[in-house]
Amino acid sequence: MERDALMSPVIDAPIVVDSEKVENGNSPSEKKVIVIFVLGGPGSGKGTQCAHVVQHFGFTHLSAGDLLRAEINSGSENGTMIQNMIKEGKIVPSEVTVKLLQRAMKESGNYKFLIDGFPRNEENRAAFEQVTKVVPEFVLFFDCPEEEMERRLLSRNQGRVDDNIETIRKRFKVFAESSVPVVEYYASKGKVRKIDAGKPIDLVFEDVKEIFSPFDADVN
Ligand SMILES: Nc1ncnc2c1ncn2[C@@H]1O[C@H](COP(=O)(O)OP(=O)(O)OP(=O)(O)O)[C@@H](O)[C@H]1O
Ligand SMILES: Nc1ccn([C@H]2C[C@H](O)[C@@H](COP(=O)(O)O)O2)c(=O)n1
Repeated sequence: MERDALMSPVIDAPIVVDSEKVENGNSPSEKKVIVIFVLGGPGSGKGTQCAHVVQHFGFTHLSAGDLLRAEINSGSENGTMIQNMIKEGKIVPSEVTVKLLQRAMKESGNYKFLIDGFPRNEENRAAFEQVTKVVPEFVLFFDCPEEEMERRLLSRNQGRVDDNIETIRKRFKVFAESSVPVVEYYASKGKVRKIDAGKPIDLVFEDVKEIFSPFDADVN
């Protein structure tokens, strides 16, 4: 994507949830939009834990990867480009991903979002902020050893085109080179909540639950 494309909003209209403008700031008639970015290496358990958070805390889970796969399956004009990039473990241009996220946020009718697998690089981060004007509450970061992530991905068995050893190695490289700097950016702002994701699912969720406890009374 050309650098200039980031200088103008990817989408002109502000995010609307329940026909109201969505910004981090709120007026008496608006609910403050709460966005939590969920990051971690491929196979670290982001999707698994997000499903639990949805059940317990009333968030809407938006997986950037799932939205991109749905876009491929919808027969969209971008489908082939997205499919090729996913097969290569590359990151799809932010213009596409932010648009899908913004539409899903509008359609959800909710105001609390777990945005999973995003922002994957600096371009994702800057585009989301520029378009939505939403700043995340925090980043939930799943820290998991690479050997464990590789084991999990190779036995995931969901027919994903990128769950093969060749693409997995590329995804690990892209994660280290492009996504870790985003985690570091938010860490420098004191916004990262790091989880030891190498443990069994229920033990990981014990730690996740503690982080979400401030939202306990806020189930919609
Ligand atoms: N704590 C865990 N221990 C063992 N297996 C797990 C754990 N968490 C998730 N898994 C399994 O590992 C696989 C990958 O998990 P999941 O899809 O949640 O990861 P992810 O981080 O969302 O991956 P991706 O970024 O590739 O979408 C799944 O088969 C899931 O059931
Ligand atoms: N922000 C994103 C998120 C995902 N993708 C592409 C590239 C990933 O390898 C693939 C699968 O994502 P996952 O389901 O593992 O989160 O989707 C992207 O380009 N940009």
